[in-house]
Amino acid sequence: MGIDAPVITIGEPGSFAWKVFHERHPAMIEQVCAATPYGAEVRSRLAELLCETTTGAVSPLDDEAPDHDRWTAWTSEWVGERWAETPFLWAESYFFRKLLAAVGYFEPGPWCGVDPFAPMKSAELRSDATTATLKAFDALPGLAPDERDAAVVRAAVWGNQADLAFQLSTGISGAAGLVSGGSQEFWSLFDAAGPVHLVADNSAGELAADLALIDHLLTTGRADRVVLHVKPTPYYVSDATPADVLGVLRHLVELPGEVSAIGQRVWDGLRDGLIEVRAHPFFCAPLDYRAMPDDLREEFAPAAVTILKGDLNYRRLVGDRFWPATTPFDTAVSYFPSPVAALRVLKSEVVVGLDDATVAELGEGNWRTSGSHALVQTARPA
Ligand SMILES: O=P(O)(O)OC[C@@]1(O)O[C@H](CO)[C@@H](O)[C@@H]1O
Repeated sequence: MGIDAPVITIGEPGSFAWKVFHERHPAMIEQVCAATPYGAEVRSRLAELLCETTTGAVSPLDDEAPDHDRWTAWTSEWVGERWAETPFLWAESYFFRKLLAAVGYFEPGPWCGVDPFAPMKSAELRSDATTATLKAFDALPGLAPDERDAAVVRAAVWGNQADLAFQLSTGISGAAGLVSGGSQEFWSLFDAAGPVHLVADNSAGELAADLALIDHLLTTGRADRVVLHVKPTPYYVSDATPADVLGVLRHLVELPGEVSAIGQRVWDGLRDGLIEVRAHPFFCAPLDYRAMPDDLREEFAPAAVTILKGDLNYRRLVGDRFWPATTPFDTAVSYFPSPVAALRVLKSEVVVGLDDATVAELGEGNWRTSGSHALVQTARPA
């Protein structure tokens, strides 16, 4: 595939990406300041960050965090340029890295290592909606094997609707349906047991559904080992970190019913080395997966399947560009070193792999960004 579709940038007033910076980020910063009693200095750094990213030029990092040099390499190309000219994927990721520095996450002091999004993730985990979703897992043991296969995939796909950054400006629309693929396509990718990698997205209900999928992969023998990849530091509000994996697991095992059994099996899987949690720095990189470093490529290469969850992973997988929606998915991901499955609710303008009839039926509405549609897409290495 020639990489010639236009890159999505944040400068076009009224565009989805522009609104993320001009509407979603101000609301998020207000929420962050309401959730933790940050003092005047932090609040003023956050205000400066908003001002810079909506009206100014890209400034370099001025912290001494352990990831400083890595980020300097990832950002040198854009420092000094106007934010409005920068690619959406790059800009949004750098915004979150700068937000962490602004709240004192990396410096000695009271806020060192304090996740500014933890209160939101915790509220989401304990919300009525998540509680109801987790209760629904009680039906799993009574289902026939194929229904159970379909149910865990459905939960993992639609769990991605619960994305806190997204809810800030959009709210959740109903689940209108899949625009591509489904449970059968997903399971057809698993022909022989082997290591399965799951690249997680959001914490709370989505991560609980992902843990249920991991449990199902192991208990049905589709996977002989699972590697769960999460973000090394807080990111995009609700993205899961290692601390969130532990928090969600502890929550699950304390609940009644099937989720407790799932939580306990995952707990045991972690203790016995059947499940491993990793947090490679590249999962917070402002780059797409074509640029993945060799060590990560070597980790994915022997995977029976790599499952990528969510909208951001999808943008990074296919490239954050205005692709024609009918661009074949397997062409877009032909560089990926293992069989790959994307499970994602559509929450940004990027989409590939649709057929002409679906594109015609969906028409011109806001189906790409409203969170009402989802997809399951799979491909094997070329
Ligand atoms: O990866 P996720 O959690 O599914 O979605 C991340 C997201 O909310 O962030 C971006 C805008 O903030 C959008 O691309 C997308 O909707």
